[in-house]
Amino acid sequence: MDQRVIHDASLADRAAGASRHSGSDHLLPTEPSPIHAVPIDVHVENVTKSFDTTPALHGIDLDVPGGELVALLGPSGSGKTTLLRIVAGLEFPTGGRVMFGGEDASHLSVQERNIGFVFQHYALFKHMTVFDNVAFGLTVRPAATRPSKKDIRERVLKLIDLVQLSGLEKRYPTQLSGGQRQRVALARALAIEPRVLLLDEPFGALDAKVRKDLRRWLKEIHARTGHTTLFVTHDQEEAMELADRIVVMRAGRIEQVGTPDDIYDRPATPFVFDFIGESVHLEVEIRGGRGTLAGQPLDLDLTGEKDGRADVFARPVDVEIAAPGRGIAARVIAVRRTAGHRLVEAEVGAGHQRVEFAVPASVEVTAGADVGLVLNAFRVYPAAA
Ligand SMILES: Nc1ncnc2c1ncn2[C@@H]1O[C@H](COP(=O)(O)OP(=O)(O)OP(=O)(O)O)[C@@H](O)[C@H]1O
Repeated sequence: MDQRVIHDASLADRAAGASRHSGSDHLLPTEPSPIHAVPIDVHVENVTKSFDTTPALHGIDLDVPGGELVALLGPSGSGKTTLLRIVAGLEFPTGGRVMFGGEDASHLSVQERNIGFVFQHYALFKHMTVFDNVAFGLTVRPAATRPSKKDIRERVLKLIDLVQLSGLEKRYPTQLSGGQRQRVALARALAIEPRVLLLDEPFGALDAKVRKDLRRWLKEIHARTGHTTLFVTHDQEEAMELADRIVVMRAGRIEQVGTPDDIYDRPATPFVFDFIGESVHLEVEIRGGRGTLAGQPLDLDLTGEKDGRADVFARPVDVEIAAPGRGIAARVIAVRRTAGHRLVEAEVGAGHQRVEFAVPASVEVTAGADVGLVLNAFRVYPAAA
């Protein structure tokens, strides 16, 4: 199956059904559909996937309430794309099921699921104008469910306006910038009135500035259209800025699901702490609420923490440099200036561990100095046995 084909089978039935049952402003299939979606819940239940003997997903459970924008975030190979493709119907799970709005969709084809896709390298049809690219999914419908030419035109122009490309309808993809092409790709995905929108690193190939603009723009579009949206990224900033909720994946498993605040402020595991932002990490030994680091006593209140080996994590912003004798004894190894900060590299535990963190440029610190590191906020994770 060519992933670039837009799938819209059975949409008309649903659109007509929604119109009959709800009496809402959902229009009949021969009329242009509204830009705003009827959001549906997506429920992934105990999904496993193996490629030959290689496991890629291990028992994934995930609920995406209708209308939410959810980011699948994780390092390369963690299973994000595989999970997205299983939701799409481009890949079938080895075990478990995918539910769309209470209906078991596991055995539905891509067409029957009615998904809107945007991929990183979404090849628009090069020989078609922007207008024809966006219209494509509607024009290839069977005659019985195809809107009239006038209605298609109206909807396509509305979508082109939504993605802020009005005036460029007659251009060909080669006459557009990368960011504009991805906006056409999104309009094209939305044209078929998809039940769910799936985006796989849609801005991955674009430069940093364009990415940033498109993020903000996508968030606005989502607020206006309200599609249940799953978004794959390995960029934590992108996930934080865009998503209602973030699913952090690692090696085919979900480490944590939560709002950007949950994920950043209350990371459930050391992996999430480390992956989601800068971190200072100390390996410590705890006995009776007191810690040691490489055998040296640690000036850190660990009251109530379990005895044994543990990982202490802090955000660099919560690390303060103090005079020696306060906090954790450290020796500064190197100091590098960045635009707004100084990056400090220091050794702790008599040279056994290294940490790196940024302090405001106004803090005066030099290589070779003995200092104390005060952790104003930190989290403790018992080390895995
Ligand atoms: N068609 C395939 N055949 C064999 N193995 C596959 C296939 N697709 C994915 N895998 C394997 O499944 C695992 C998960 O891959 P997946 O592409 O889902 O990860 P990802 O998190 O999306 O990574 P990336 O960010 O690099 O795209 C990897 O180990 C990968 O090698």
